[in-house]
Amino acid sequence: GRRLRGESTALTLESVRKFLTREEDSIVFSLIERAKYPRNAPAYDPSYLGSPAKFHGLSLVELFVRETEAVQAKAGRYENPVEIPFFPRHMTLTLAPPYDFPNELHAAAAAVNVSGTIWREYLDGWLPQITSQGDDGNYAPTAAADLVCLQALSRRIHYGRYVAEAKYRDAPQDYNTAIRAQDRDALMKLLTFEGQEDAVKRRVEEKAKVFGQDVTLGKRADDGGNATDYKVDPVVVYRLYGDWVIPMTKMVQVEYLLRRLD
Ligand SMILES: O=C(O)C(=O)C[C@]1(C(=O)O)C=C[C@@H](O)C=C1
Repeated sequence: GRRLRGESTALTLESVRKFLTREEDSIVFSLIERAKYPRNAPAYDPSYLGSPAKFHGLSLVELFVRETEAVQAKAGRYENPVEIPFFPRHMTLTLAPPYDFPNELHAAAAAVNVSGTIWREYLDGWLPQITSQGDDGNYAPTAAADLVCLQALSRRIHYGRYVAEAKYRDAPQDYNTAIRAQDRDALMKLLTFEGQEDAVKRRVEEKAKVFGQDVTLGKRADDGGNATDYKVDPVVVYRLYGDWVIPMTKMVQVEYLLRRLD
């Protein structure tokens, strides 16, 4: 059903998992779009833009993300607490009239932020696995594609705050002891569902196959094939989730819960 303005959504494990599942589509699509371009190393090299004094030693991607976020902030994107910018210090005030977004997070815990880690590990660790070697000069579309990837990954990972809130509301007494003891390991155990993680990993691998195949008329859509037949390697997407996206989402949940009684 459609939510009315300001009406609180019922934050349940089912509703937060539905959100995470939909975000999988955005993440897989964004990776496919980025993989359209080769690595394009100059976009990440601060010396590409020349004089450090002129652009404060920024790479093209940093400049692109910073300036685009400023425009999106003006248009109101970051008024919704689901969205977190990578360059908050460069935000100007929004020009859009206010909208009463539901505020379901516990105030003291809502500020959990791992944007710096997401930025670094996406660019240095995952990007080389998603793209082919090479340079085709399309640096601005490359930066634009990176921004969409980064935003989708950040939204998904930081949604761990909502997942943690839903779990806490479900069973506060189970979590309170671990929170009072500030026991990270116990919290990690409480919030982990291994079967669910396995299902998520297998589903994103499948989505990479379904979304990333060439569609040919008169042929069965999925007749096997190997990694090179797909626009982004489904095995890399499986590992991206298993080795990084899920662990980061869990880290956000732990950090959120540690502050849940503040
Ligand atoms: O679905 C959950 O319960 C979540 O906390 C999300 C998630 C994930 O990142 O996909 C993280 C931890 C759980 O072990 C399972 C899945």
